[in-house]
Amino acid sequence: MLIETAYAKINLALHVRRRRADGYHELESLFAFVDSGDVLRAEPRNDGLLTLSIEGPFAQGLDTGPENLVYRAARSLISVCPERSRGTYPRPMRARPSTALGNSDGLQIMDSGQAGANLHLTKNLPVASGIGGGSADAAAALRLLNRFWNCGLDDRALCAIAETLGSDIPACVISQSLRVEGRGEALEALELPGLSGTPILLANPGIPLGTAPVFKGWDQQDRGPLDTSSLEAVIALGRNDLEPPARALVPEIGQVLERLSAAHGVRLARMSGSGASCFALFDSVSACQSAHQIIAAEQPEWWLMSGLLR
Ligand SMILES: C[C@@](CO)(OP(=O)(O)O)[C@H](O)COP(=O)(O)OP(=O)(O)OC[C@H]1O[C@@H](n2ccc(N)nc2=O)[C@H](O)[C@@H]1O
Ligand SMILES: Nc1ncnc2c1ncn2[C@@H]1O[C@H](COP(=O)(O)OP(=O)(O)O)[C@@H](O)[C@H]1O
Repeated sequence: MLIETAYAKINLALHVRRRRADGYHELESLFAFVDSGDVLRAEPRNDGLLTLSIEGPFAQGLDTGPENLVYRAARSLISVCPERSRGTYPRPMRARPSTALGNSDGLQIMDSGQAGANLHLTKNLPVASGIGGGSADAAAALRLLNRFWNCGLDDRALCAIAETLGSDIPACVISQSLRVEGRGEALEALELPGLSGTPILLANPGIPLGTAPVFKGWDQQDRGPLDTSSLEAVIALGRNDLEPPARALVPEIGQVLERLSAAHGVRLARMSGSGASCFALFDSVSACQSAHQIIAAEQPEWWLMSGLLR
């Protein structure tokens, strides 16, 4: 059995520069990744079939059908690495019961061949929350199945597949701090001194927020480029330009930011991606853990997760 973590993604800063003719937006962002997230496991099967089961705190309501990003990633990999699947895809799909717990209808998406897999996703990250859970799952599926089926693709090839699946997925393939431009496909590894190992607390008010409506609410004002010359510059001069339109849709984001900002030992509190998740960077692990405990007691309905930046 092989295991991959689908690391939670954070936009330490997110500058939206312009709306393109194709409807996507040109971004400048510093991506960082937390050392935990969803977990994807693959077990071998020799009949060429692929199944997906989902369990964990956010499994409920998440479709295990063909549109799940894990399946979409698997299908894209199979099309580039057909010798491993030895099946013909697409084929009519039929529901197939799985024995895993939780939201667990597997689907057969490949015909007979040598290399199938039973995939099990433990969904720890809230869905549609600005920390790229679905994107991280797709990226983890690409990394995992590339190893599992011995496809031999390098990061560049995996990123090329990822780009066709979603804007954030190439960055999630790498899952190390990156300066990201374009709509998400232009990646530059960027290890800012002081960033890796930083204690972080993520907080979400428990309200899902889709990405498209938040971009739609952006006021189209270019507020200038992102200075990633140092962590201090990103903290002092960086922004999340999607915060105002996200707050217009989910006013509770203001409460989350206010609470995180007021915690002892916070260096930066900001919204991630299109929200509604926010994060706080701390001076020390103990300050981060104590904020986690205190806020959990105050706001039992909020989702909280603490960790270290990779
Ligand atoms: C805002 C960001 C910041 O990292 O993260 P999330 O909030 O999703 O985590 C990303 O740009 C989101 O990337 P991702 O969630 O992969 O978006 P996609 O599936 O490609 O696109 C969903 C929709 O968002 C809008 N979109 C996305 C990316 C982009 N650069 N410009 C856009 O306008 C488009 O309306 C698109 O139809
Ligand atoms: N494995 C998956 N996990 C989460 N969302 C998924 C998955 N597969 C497909 N989706 C869909 O992708 C959308 C975006 O999910 P997600 O990546 O969690 O959002 P965000 O990028 O805002 O954090 C959701 O609306 C969900 O329906």
